[in-house]
Amino acid sequence: MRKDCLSGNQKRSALGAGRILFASLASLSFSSGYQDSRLKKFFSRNGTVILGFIFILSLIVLFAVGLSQNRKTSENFKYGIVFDAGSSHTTMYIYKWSAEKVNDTGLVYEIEACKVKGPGISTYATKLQELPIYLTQCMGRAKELIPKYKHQETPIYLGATAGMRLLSLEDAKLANKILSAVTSLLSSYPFNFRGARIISGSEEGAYGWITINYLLGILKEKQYSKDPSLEKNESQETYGALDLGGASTQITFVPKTVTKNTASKLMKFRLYGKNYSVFTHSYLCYGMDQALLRKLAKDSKNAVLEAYMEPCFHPGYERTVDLHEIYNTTCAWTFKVWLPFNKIRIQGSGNFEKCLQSINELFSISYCRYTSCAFNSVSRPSVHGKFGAFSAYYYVMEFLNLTSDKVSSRDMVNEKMRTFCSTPWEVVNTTFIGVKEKYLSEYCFAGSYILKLLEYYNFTDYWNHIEFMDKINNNAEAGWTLGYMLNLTNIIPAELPPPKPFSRPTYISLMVVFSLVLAAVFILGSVLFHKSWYFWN
Ligand SMILES: O=c1[nH]cnc2c1ncn2[C@@H]1O[C@H](COP(=O)(O)OP(=O)(O)O)[C@@H](O)[C@H]1O
Ligand SMILES: [Ca+2]
Repeated sequence: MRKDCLSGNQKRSALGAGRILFASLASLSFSSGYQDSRLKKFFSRNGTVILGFIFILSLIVLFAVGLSQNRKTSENFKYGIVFDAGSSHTTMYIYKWSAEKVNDTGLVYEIEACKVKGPGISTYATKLQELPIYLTQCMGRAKELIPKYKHQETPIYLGATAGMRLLSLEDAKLANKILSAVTSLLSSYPFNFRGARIISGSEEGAYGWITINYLLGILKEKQYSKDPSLEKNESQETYGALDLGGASTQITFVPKTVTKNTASKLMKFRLYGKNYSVFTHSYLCYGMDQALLRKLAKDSKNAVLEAYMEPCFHPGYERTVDLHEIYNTTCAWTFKVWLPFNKIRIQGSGNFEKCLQSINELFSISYCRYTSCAFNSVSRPSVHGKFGAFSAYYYVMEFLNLTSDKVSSRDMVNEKMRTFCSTPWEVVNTTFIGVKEKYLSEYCFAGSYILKLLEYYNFTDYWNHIEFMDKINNNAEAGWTLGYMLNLTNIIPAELPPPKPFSRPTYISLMVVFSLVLAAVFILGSVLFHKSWYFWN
């Protein structure tokens, strides 16, 4: 702990040293006496003054070092707010970083993740008047957590993802109306509102990639990291990033080789003085919720007497849905058929193998005009190295106990999924009390869907390559928002940091060195003085 002034011990030792020195000087001056020769006179008159001067100078230096060491080092923090307006829900993240910047990129970490109550922002098109209530609780939290004198300089960004991308495709005017309403609302707060926009799928992928590599300590050796074992090793490869949302999914990584087909899909970043070329692709309609809607739309044509058996739901589970609800999304319109009823009753059969087969039909692999495609004729370099998978990848695989550290073979994964999917709904529902019914009833589908998605990406043994991540190093959640913030900190003005005071070891070493110099000067001076005294006498 640093203090505001020299400690008692430091003061006592400085005073003690001073007394001894003055006593020695006095005795020197006394022993020199009043001699006749000029040099003798010079030394007898000035020797004390010279040594006294050196002594006082050294004391000043010591005190100056002490003061610089003990100066108050309250850091100047900055804050930033990013709203992640996802298709299923909105979360407000508050980030905090020291004004000190390294190579143009600030050191940012998360201090709050406020979940906005209610569905995704795209559902507010017909109820814009409800938006103030929607955002008020989290904005109140921001006002509470960020010191008042920092409000005006704190930027707020809102990034909307696939839900708004879909709405914008369906009705761009409506999407703009929502963004305008959000803009005027957020501008009315005392923060520095910097824009509400729909971010592209590529941005979503690339910023997610930045986030995880930043948090893992791969982008910058000296960046904030509590775990010294994570300190950067020059040759450490970056992690690829896999994000799974409700309406879209992204894959992002640094490719080993770049072909002319994939070159256009590269995003370039300069971070901590280094350039990165990152391949990224976002699959709209391949998020979990839209994939399920597409699957239900595809299979509802098999309905007999307004009902059909769904292998991806547990036996005994039943759900009645409006056909309008399934068919009325841009993602599912290709499966639209005419049916003589408005509602459909979906009954679970809990058959994992059939569920996988049915999910297969959501991926189109029949046509690829490039040398390599994952699915839907998207040219893509081959995956390699480690990947971090987050958002719904994490929620689902963690729930199913299928994260990389819990499985080691395909058979193990299949066995776990087969058992889980075939468990009667009544048992599932009474075993996992407190889990939201929507999530619980869909984990069989979600797990099967993730396994298929990873297979189409060519992760045949995902447990050897993919780490499922939530909060990394207890520092911040994996997701696109921190990367967005990191990138935007380049335009947030930051003062130059005050010069760093000495570290404690440096301070102690300096004290020792100066004391030694002082003692040496003193001894040397007295030796010289005595020599000259004897010489002249
Ligand atoms: O606790 C959970 N368990 C399972 N799924 C979850 C949980 N929390 C969120 N999800 C799912 O994660 C996904 C998050 O998607 P998001 O709203 O970010 O959409 P987007 O990124 O496609 O715009 C949604 O499908 C949501 O249902
Ligand atoms: Ca998301």
